[in-house]
Amino acid sequence: MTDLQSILTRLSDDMHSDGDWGDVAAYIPELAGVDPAQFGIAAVLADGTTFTAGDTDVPFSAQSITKVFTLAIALGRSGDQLWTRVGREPSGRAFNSIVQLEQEQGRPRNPFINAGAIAVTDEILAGRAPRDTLAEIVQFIRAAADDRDIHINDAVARSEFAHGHRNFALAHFMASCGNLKNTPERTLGTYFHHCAIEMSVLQLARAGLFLVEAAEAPRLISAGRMRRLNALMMTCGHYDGSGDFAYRVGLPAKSGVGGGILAIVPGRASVAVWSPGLNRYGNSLKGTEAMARLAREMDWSVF
Ligand SMILES: NC(=O)CC[C@H](N)C(=O)O
Repeated sequence: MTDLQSILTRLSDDMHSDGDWGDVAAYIPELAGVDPAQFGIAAVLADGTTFTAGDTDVPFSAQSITKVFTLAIALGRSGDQLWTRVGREPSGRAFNSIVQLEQEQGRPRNPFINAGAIAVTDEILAGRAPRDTLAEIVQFIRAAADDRDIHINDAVARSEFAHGHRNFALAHFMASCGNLKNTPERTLGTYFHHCAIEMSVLQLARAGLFLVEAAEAPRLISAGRMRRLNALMMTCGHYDGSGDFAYRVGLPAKSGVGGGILAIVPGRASVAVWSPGLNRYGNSLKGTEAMARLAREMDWSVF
């Protein structure tokens, strides 16, 4: 496995020497100032052996990657009942698209587009205080990563709350269709806060181990649920770029507009990459490129 270390080091060197970093997500003002010229990657094998390269200790905004953890919690609490509120099909549209939600009467296509993730957050929030719900989400991620030093960046959450007009539009539309149990403010306040959880690539790769089905990996959910979460990551984890990511990388993965990507190599490893500049789908430009090269060089694919 020294191979893996030399591949990661070479990838990081190549990424740092190429000048096209993409654009950071400016629609969340607090993220607009992040320097795009950063790249880090971490791979954790099922037995915990860790390999890293680049900017591996810098905490970044996990954003939509947290939707994997909230979905795991929601399925644990509500089981298949959740699917009455959210679908399981790729959307073929931008992560924050409004038009499809109206066409489909307020039932979001899948749990990883914004509307679907807002419904998932609303589901785990029902009957509880936002503070308790957020504590459970942070606790779940800390347990998965075996690391207590994982926190919410309150300034990022507040910045998104103040400017999240599209997400408010989605939440209000779902409310008008009877698909929201809490007020839009309460659900979105919780959603923006869990999106604002920060992790380094090393912490994120460790947190992803709960999705690697292997005897040595930590067990937080059943094997059946792991497979289903992986299936959804493969089909919906990169929004309207999911097909392209599956074609180029061939691994279940979830992206976030903070520039992170978490990818799972079933039975073998959890890999996290971070570079804040995004491509036209809102997924990390260099992160996607690095994952494609890593998967090719390691011969990692589910196909
Ligand atoms: N793709 C993302 O990471 C989007 C998450 C972000 N909090 C939003 O709702 O817009």
